[in-house]
Amino acid sequence: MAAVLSPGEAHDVFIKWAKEQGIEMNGVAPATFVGRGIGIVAARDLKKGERLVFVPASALISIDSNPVKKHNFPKNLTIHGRLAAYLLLAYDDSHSRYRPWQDIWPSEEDFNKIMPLNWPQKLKDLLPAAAKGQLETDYKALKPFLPADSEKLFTYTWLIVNTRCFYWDYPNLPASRLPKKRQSLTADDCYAMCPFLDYFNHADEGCEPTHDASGYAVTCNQNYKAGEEIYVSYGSHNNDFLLIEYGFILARNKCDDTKLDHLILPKLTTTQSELLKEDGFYGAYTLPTHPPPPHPCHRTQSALRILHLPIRRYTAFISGSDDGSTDQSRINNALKTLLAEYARTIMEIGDEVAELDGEAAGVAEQKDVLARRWRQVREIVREGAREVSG
Ligand SMILES: C[S@@+](CC[C@H](N)C(=O)[O-])C[C@H]1O[C@@H](n2cnc3c(N)ncnc32)[C@H](O)[C@@H]1O
Repeated sequence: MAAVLSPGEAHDVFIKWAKEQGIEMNGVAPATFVGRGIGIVAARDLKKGERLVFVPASALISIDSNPVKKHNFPKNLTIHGRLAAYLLLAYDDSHSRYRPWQDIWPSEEDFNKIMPLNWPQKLKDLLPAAAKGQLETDYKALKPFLPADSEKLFTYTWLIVNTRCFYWDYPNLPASRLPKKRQSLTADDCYAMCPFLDYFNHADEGCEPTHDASGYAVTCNQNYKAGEEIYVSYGSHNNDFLLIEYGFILARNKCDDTKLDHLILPKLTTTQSELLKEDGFYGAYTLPTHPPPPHPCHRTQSALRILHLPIRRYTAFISGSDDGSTDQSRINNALKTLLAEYARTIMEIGDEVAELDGEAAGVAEQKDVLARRWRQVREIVREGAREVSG
């Protein structure tokens, strides 16, 4: 898709500021792309292996940055929440160090449109996957540190953090200064906002940002012609995750799948559920997309076996003493029935989405992305059913 170069004055100001922070840009520039906001474009022909961007650790916003630390938010609160609270408190400060960066972020109106968290309830109820509810928990915990009635602004800054953070496990800090002991850091503790890097849009195959104590770097994953968009990969995410967390879906996503938990879990007896839990196979039943051709994951195979075979056949399968081939056609038939049930539900949901109107339907983009997502799920289920039918 064609890029519109020079996205505007605020971006020129930001680029000047970014260079002053020591951020290096090599042959890349921000540009506007229809449907994706700002992204990064190749400003000249680029070769695989060239370093495109370097962002020094000192330019990041993390919970180790002085302007964040000075608020003394309790350390037991999430990093996501603390960063959002910091952004909120700095929001109206025209002298904030990060002002030129803040000025190029999407607006609240942008988020109201694209982020399912802000959609009308009826549309949210029809999403294939639910959001985790972390925003409410974070707001409740940080409310004592914020001005009265800041929930709306906190929602905005929380979404800014959600959509613009990168994995940062504090390689620049000695263990004694880590937010927790380095060995106990979880992915949720490892968030930092990274200027300029947050211009990159996501693709299922893109440049992989790398980091060390000095900062973040993006290296060219392939040759590009001048004018082509350059993506990074935010991770191996399916489209349900991308929609909930980032407000978009990819037309083609090699990491896409659909979950079958809502079909399988209610069919299990208490004993079967307990056994699956003991064996580590309870839930997360996935039907992946192509390539490779869709097939249920090993967890789904295991759950179907406990549902439809004598228990010893299930045990033999999960212990690896039986490769499952003897029972495969019976399991395929069970899956076919399950997918037919899902296909009927998808049709009903598709009709419900199509019939939504007025306030319940939100703005056109919201209903459109929801309808597109359900069409994708329908295709994954159709492919899965075709495959098990042979
Ligand atoms: C890190 S920001 C990328 C820069 C952003 N496009 C902007 O205008 O500032 C992540 C956000 O960009 C958008 N985005 C990223 N990749 C996209 C894609 N492949 N298609 C559509 N939107 C995308 C989503 O709104 C997402 O929440």
